[in-house]
Amino acid sequence: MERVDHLAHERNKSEFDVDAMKIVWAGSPHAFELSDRISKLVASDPGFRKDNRTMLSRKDLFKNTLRKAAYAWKTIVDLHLSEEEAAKLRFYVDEPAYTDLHWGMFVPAIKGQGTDEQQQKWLPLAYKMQIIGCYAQTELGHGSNVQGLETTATFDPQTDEFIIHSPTLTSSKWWPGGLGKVATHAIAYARLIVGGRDYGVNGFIVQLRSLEDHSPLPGITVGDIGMKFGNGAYNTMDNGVLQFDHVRIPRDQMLMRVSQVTREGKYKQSDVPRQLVYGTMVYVRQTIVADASCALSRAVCIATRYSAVRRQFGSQNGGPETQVIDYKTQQSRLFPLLASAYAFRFIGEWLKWLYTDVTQRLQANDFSTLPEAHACTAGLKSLTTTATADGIEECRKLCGGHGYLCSSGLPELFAVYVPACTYEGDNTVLLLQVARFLMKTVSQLGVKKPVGTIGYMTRVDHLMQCRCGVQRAEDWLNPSALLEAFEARAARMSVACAQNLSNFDNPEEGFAELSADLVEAAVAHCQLIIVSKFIEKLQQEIPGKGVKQQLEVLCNIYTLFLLHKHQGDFLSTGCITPKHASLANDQLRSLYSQVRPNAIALVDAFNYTDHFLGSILGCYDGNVYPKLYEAAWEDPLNDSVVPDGYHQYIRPLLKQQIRTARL
Ligand SMILES: Cc1cc2nc3c(=O)[nH]c(=O)nc-3n(C[C@H](O)[C@H](O)[C@H](O)COP(=O)(O)OP(=O)(O)OC[C@H]3O[C@@H](n4cnc5c(N)ncnc54)[C@H](O)[C@@H]3O)c2cc1C
Repeated sequence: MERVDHLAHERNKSEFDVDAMKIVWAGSPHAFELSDRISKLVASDPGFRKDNRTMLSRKDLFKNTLRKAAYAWKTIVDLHLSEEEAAKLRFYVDEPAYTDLHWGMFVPAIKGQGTDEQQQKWLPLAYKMQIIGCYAQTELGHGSNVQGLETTATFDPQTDEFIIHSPTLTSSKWWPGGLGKVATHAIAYARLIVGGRDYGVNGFIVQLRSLEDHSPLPGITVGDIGMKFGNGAYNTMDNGVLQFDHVRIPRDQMLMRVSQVTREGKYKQSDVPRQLVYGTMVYVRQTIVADASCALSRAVCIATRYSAVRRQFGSQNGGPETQVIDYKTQQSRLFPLLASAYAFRFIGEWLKWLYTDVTQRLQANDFSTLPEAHACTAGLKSLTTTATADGIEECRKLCGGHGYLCSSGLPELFAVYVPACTYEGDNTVLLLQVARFLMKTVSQLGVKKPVGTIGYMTRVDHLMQCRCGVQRAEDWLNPSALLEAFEARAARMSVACAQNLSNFDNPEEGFAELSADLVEAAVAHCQLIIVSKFIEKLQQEIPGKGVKQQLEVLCNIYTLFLLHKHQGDFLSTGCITPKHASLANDQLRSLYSQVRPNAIALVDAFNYTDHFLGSILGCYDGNVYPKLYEAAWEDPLNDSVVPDGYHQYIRPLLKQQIRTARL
């Protein structure tokens, strides 16, 4: 049967080269070819068919995940996929699984914190999946406060071993993904005790389960922590609990790149500074920011396509009703999210560059940019994941009632995504770290030159006084005007916090008291980073008819939307006047009209297969209603006309009603 494209008229309206935009979104022609090929491979292979996960019991759900992960591994081996292709395949299989932690945390931790010998020993085993690893840092009693971890690793010089022990209930490891049922090994974080002295928290490679029969090794108590938010969703993952009862491991299983314990029981700090672990953090957080752009773009793709399909009100002379995407309210909620998806994509791309830069500097023993890189990645992780979680929920509402159906794909996307605001650092705790960095920068102005993303502070005197020069709405399209407004806001908020802090005799007391304001200053700084990197991206040559123009529109929407949303900050710091705010809003409205004809093409540029989107509302051809109708009949409740339980629970009630009502 010929496939009818119900969104063809929308696609015909677009004013730019969609294929060229696909390459910009992917990052390069190579990245596009890779994503396109692997996503189609996954979509066309019945082995990767998406199950209706919300309908499965926890056990079946988990078993299915094991099957799919094994099938993915078999495909990778059979097709001799490269490391890059394998990572893409796992990405498009799109199911939270133990492999995420094995590849995403266990392997990078060994690479970042292991010595050369440790890497040579453990990485080949991990690469071939002869061992399966997890990352066991968080405990029942402590997550954010890593220095508060209680698990101990005590060196025994007699046997040249560490004794790993959980001294209390609250020291039980709690949350690590893959730990509950699958992992054979963990990188466990524990307090290093040598000669009775506590040297703080360090990582250790600990075997948990037998490689023969998978049973827990002596001294190991391990299991799953139970059902999590939402049916299906993240419940494919075996987040686990783990207790150690005096478990012995050889000394060389302490990750020793940064600090070592010698055979004689001497603790040694290596030449490599402690900040080296920041390199791994930058890597992991960069992948989280990339995931944010992916999750948000999926939700936006669904909401945009459905908004073009859905019609409500406004029929004239018996004609069709208005497409909901034409309502200004819909546009003012949807298009900033579309612009954010692109903004996060580009900031993710820039973070990839930053990681390479940091790695090269570390290799050359240059640690000067590390604090800035650490603050920047912490803040961007926080900002992008919060905006994405909120954005997915907004997309659900933008789809009206049908957005609440699991077949819209949005409830599951939200449930899977939302813990990103918590794992790899609670978002508020991360912003407080950024705020500390900002306060330190302000206190050292004139002594130490701010670099990189905080470089704007070198012009703090100007930024404290500058006046916005915007006179007409179009003036807000000038990147310099936008940048200066965001820089002035960020600088003024940081300086105000620093001044307020100086009123406290005890700086820590002051920091605690002002923490809510400090978080807002950190948000202003991080938003400036995203805005400035988007503007920088547009200063490059971007091929393809109309592509750059569309990206300029999106960049302006992203920036002016933030200005509108946070106009309280901009006004109270005196960076703009109410007149400027009103002109910015006028300009924003006009930009929405420019996006409208291109909206469908802009989400097509994400190049997501229907398989990956997993949403009837977001399907490429817009044929939503027949698909929704068909899907309803696949629900297990509809497998019989009279439901199970009818004779037990409904019939007796009805009988009673019939008797009393004398029907
Ligand atoms: C789905 C999921 C997967 C995970 N996977 C792993 C894993 O594989 N390995 C692993 O080790 N861990 C994992 N975790 C644990 C995760 O890293 C922690 O939950 C996270 O670091 C937050 O710590 P917490 O739970 O202790 O939160 P808490 O720190 O207890 O946060 C509770 C509240 O207190 C606030 N708060 C805390 N400290 C401060 C402060 N100083 N100032 C102001 N407010 C504060 C927070 O903002 C938050 O609102 C996972 C968690 C989830 C949800």
